[in-house]
Amino acid sequence: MSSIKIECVVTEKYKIGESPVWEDKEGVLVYVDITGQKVCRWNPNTKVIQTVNLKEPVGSVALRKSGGYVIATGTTFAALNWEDQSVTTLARVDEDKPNNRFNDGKVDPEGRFFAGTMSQEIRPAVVERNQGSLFTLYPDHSVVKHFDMVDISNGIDWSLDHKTLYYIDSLSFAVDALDYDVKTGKTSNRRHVYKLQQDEGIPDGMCIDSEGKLWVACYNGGRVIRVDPEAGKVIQTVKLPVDKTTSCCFGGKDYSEMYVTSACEGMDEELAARQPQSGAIYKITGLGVKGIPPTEFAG
Ligand SMILES: O=C(O)[C@H](O)[C@@H](O)[C@H](O)[C@H](O)CO
Ligand SMILES: [Zn+2]
Repeated sequence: MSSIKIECVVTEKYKIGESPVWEDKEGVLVYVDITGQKVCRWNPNTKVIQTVNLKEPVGSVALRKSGGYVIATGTTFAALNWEDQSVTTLARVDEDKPNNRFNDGKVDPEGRFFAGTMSQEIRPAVVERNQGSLFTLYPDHSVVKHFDMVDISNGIDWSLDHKTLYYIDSLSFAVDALDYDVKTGKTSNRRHVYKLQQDEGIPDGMCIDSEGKLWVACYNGGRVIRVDPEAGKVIQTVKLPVDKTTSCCFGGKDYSEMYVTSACEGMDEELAARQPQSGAIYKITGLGVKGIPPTEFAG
């Protein structure tokens, strides 16, 4: 544990850096700047950042088997063609809620894209409550709503046996589990598995490691925590130099490195002066645990 190293690798100041995903084929980290309305790719070898600017906020990005990416932007599930930067709508949600937008998302083990919505933030972590829902985009581009009454739909991942979906609604300050039927993509039996302590901040993005433990980025907590979902306990805390840590994923060689995104939107001047690297992306090495490769959207 003493060999943990934290480096600021992308020094850009994203408004809300989020949804990091490692694309092994290209050797790049793909991520979004939600309110900056961008999808970006960073190559750790060349240090080059490529950016596609969008017309609406973009909550999440995921890999797509047929090439390019699938994104959750505004209230639209869309395909992003990286070569010509074109965006093609696949499906729409929350059409009765003009103030909503998509937030975090991830592809399930069978290639379905899950993403949730929220009401646009009045300021960080302040929203009209209960406006969000969790949705799935199936490979045939049909959409299913799992549940509503969500405040800020956030981190998602699946247990290694694919029988459990882990889910975060940030303002519940908890990590939830749901029974998952990987054959149909249906969820049931939602319950809390971990309730955050006050100093841990607000649970945001999340990923699972190859030992079945959850890594949760804590917004306003300046840390990632490793949660044992069976024991309902935090088993490791890694603090970062910025408070507004938003999400995390494993990547790099054999998925042995962790990437952590952060935000700078809505910071007061005092915090902005004290943590000028807010909005940057960090790399953590020496954790002694690996991640698992992300699944590609099958549609
Ligand atoms: O990135 C997200 O998930 C939200 O869009 C952000 O605005 C913050 O992270 C959130 O307020 C903290 O829960
Ligand atoms: Zn988030």
